[in-house]
Amino acid sequence: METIIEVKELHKKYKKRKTKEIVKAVDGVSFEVYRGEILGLLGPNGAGKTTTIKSICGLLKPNGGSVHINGYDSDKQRLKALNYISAVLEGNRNLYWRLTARENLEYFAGNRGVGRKEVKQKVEDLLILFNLKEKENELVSSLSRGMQQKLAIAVALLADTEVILLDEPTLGLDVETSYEVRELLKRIVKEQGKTIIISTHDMPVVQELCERTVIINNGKVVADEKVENLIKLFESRAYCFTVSDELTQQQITAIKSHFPIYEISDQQIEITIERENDLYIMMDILKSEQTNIEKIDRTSVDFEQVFMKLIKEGQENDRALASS
Ligand SMILES: Nc1ncnc2c1ncn2[C@@H]1O[C@H](COP(=O)(O)OP(=O)(O)OP(=O)(O)O)[C@@H](O)[C@H]1O
Repeated sequence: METIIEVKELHKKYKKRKTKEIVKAVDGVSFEVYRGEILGLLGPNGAGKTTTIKSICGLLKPNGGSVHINGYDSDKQRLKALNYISAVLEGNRNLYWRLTARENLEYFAGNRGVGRKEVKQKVEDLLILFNLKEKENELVSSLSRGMQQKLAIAVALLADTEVILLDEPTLGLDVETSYEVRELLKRIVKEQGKTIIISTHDMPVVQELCERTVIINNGKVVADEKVENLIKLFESRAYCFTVSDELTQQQITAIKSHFPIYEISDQQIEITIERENDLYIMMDILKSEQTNIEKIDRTSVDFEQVFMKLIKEGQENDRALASS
């Protein structure tokens, strides 16, 4: 695996305008992106994803750390480094609303140095690839949100950069268009060998599209792993106890204090264990009030649950560190 982007010990602080409070938006984030992969950059609201993405594409200057793109330092060799990247940022579609879809593509192609002769063919290819041919002469302002999003991605492809950064590419899209965008992204990676970084809250997108994910919480990386491995890891740790009696308050308190990750509903208790011994601790808690255990199952998990659990674990670790 060849590294195309290396983010090392990135730090970015903001000063809140009103309160003058310092916010550590990104607090020592490091990860690598490999050539030809789709990497998911995830985290809850305010985790630091947009700040990370903006630092990678040169829109923000970090307070510390570095970003290397294909070996070029994005600060000291800015132009060379940024040559490898195009970005579609959330809420900023980089489009001219009073121009048509085709005019936007032609304008940006010229702007990004595509030769005159090539422009026609390139624009034509993208209109077909993105299923926008029928709408080529419509003003962007009259296109649906999904079509605008597709056009914004098409514009990002014009410069033919190796890396494309997409901030929330499926946000607000209907099911069908979201599916179309996902399929397109897969095709672009497969056929054009692009590297894509997606920042998203859309977990099915991650499960389906991303091979690997970097999860950020409170400005720190809490997981950097293949999606498939994370699901397997949590599946091997997730148990569901079915009991025939209602739990007492003491038992619930004991479960909460022993297991950072738990879910109690009716007569089912789901826990994630760290060590084999945790299973016996759980059985002891149940036996302490003669609760009858009907069965113990391994439970299957989807990526959404994995994500929630990782965030919860990260918060537990932060609390433990703060109180030690
Ligand atoms: N310009 C700014 N001034 C002050 N604080 C900021 C600024 N931009 C971001 N922040 C704060 O930095 C933290 C990280 O923000 P960031 O936008 O990077 O998170 P995010 O993970 O992209 O969140 P979301 O998913 O909600 O877009 C948050 O606490 C946010 O309030």
